[in-house]
Amino acid sequence: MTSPAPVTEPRDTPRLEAAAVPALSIDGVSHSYGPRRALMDVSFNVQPASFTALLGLNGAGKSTLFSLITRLFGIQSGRVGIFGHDISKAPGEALRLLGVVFQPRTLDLDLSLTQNLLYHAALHGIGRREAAARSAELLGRIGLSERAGSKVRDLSGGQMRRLEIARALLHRPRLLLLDEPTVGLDVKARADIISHVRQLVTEQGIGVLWATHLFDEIMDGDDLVVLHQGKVLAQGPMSRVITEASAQDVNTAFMRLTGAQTMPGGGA
Ligand SMILES: Nc1ncnc2c1ncn2[C@@H]1O[C@H](COP(=O)(O)OP(=O)(O)OP(=O)(O)O)[C@@H](O)[C@H]1O
Repeated sequence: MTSPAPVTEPRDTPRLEAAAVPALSIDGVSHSYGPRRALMDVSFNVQPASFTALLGLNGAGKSTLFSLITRLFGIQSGRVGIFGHDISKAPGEALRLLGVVFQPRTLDLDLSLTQNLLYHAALHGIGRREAAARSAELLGRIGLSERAGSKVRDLSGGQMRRLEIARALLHRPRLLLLDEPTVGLDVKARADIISHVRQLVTEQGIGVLWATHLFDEIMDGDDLVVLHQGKVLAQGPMSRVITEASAQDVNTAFMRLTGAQTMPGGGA
């Protein structure tokens, strides 16, 4: 009996090639509001299957950067790419791969959880049957299946955030942006959200950019971008950023890099 021919996996090659393309590339991006310069020559990458924390005080420029990546604002200078697609030249391809959770809540409080998801799916051109299946699956994953028909108004803050994350995943993006998603949540809800998003990275290979001013949301193994007054002061694996700042922890590294005395909102 002849031994079976080795199984070749043609899909391996594109997967490896895809891994070489950053999920997000920010290249020399600057932005001004009239005379006020909000971002100055900002460059960094987010890799697929990585958790990158964008750490900065209020006013650092995090929301401005998110507005540029999501095309709420036009790019004044520099380039933004999502899996190699330039968002100015190929916005359709780029935005198809992007999911976003903005800082302000954007759910319709008077619709049910399912209705919120179906409405969003329709905006992405997902057919009704497929949308219903994906919504049910995502509600299960965030532990809210039993609340599917409830009005969003009756959810807790943490449940609303989980629903917003589910909504951002409906069109199966490969890059997820979250702008300070735990603001205003209690300790348990914060922990749930963080662990859910970290699972998306490890189990589904999603690249995550997580804007925060809270040190305790960053872990060993994360990539870190320190943004201060519109400039990137440091970037790389968290351990390297700490070592290069001659610090013992991320808190001290941040203070040394920025000259800040304290981090508001429980960051320090
Ligand atoms: N619409 C605007 N018009 C003028 N200046 C703005 C506008 N939006 C933001 N800025 C300024 O740009 C800078 C960056 O603000 P941005 O909101 O991006 O920072 P942030 O890091 O997201 O902070 P926060 O978490 O407080 O929103 C700040 O100096 C801010 O005052």
